[in-house]
Amino acid sequence: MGSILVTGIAELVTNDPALGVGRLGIVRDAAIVVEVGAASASAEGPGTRDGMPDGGPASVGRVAWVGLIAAAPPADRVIDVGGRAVVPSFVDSHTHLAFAGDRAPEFAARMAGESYDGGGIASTVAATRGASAEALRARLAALVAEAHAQGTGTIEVKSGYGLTVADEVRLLRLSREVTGETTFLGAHVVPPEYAGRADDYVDLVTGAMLIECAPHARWIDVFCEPGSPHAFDGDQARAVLVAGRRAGLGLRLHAGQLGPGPGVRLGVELGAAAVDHCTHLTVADIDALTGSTTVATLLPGVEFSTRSPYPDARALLDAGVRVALATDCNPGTSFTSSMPLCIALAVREMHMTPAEALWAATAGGALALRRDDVGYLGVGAHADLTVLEAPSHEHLAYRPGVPLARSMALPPVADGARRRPR
Ligand SMILES: N=CN[C@@H](CCC(=O)O)C(=O)O
Ligand SMILES: [Zn+2]
Repeated sequence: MGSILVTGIAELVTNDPALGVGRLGIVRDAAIVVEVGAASASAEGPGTRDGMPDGGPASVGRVAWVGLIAAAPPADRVIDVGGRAVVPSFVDSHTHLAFAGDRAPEFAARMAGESYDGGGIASTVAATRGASAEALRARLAALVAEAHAQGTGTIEVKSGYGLTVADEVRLLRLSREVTGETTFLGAHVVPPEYAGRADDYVDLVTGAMLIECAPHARWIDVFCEPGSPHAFDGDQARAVLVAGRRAGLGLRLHAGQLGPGPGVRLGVELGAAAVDHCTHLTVADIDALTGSTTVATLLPGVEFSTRSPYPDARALLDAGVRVALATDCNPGTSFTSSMPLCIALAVREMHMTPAEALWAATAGGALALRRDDVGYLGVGAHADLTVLEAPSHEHLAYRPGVPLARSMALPPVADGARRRPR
């Protein structure tokens, strides 16, 4: 083991109120010490931690000390970030990165007035089924690297563009190569070969497909949207989630994307880790979420790219609901891997404060994945540091579209003479 002292931090967001000011636990003129393994420290692009896929592309190492520069202990190596802000790396708890092709013409048609109902998913399913494993792996790796370059340290990846037993297993196996946070989404839409036989397809998803997919997944998800001709109603969603739970998977849902429905309350009732989208919420939905352990994950890239009304984040936050932000990176409704964009949209369009939005994109995402080792920078946390080309976190929303955030690559360190900060 060796240690790295990161110094020159104008503003350190720890997300630990015991370490600093406010809910973000802000420490100004801060330093942080990271303990890293001698051979394993640097991680650019897709990678693993300690040889095992963990939450995605982040660095290895653990936070060992946090405090004021003036009180910093010696370390084997010193990195001075020169007056920049450092925040916990983003936790992107909702993506669909395992796919082939794109749907740019569908996006252009929407911008010209067409609406989204999930029907375009079938074209991505066809492209994905026809793609080689090498092509899918390369696309997945490129998207994970793209996210990592913009400050994402932990990433969830769903299947859902295969929709046969073999294709779903293939997507989950490939996703497992880049993250441990994999989600079985066989119940994304009813595939064309099951048109008019949705219940038969649910039998497949909850039967043979689940048996084959569960070993490669941590979570199960379902697109619960009774108003869509392509997705699943409340009874079908319940069947999928109950079967997934029985197979040992954690639960999450796509709910309330296109209209109000039973998904949010179903998720709370079944103890889902997260209900995602929440674009259309009823008072009963918010009441159910309040005081529950289910996180409401908001995906403003979807509203941006489908020109839809944004979710009522203020109603959720003011009711005390735990809120996460994620990209939902996918070729249909949100082809962005940028958590900073989602933060900027949340602040500008959903009336979240910059602090609320950053918390939701880090600690909120960790809660949505039921992780207690990422999304904060206290002692013992993974050393997933994101450096901002700015002196404070407010700049993430204040300077939209500017590439301010980058994941910090920690160099390998051999144990040696301890050095004092310069
Ligand atoms: N709504 C369901 N699934 C994705 C969209 C998938 C697609 O359109 O390809 C979503 O989260 O928005
Ligand atoms: Zn999604």
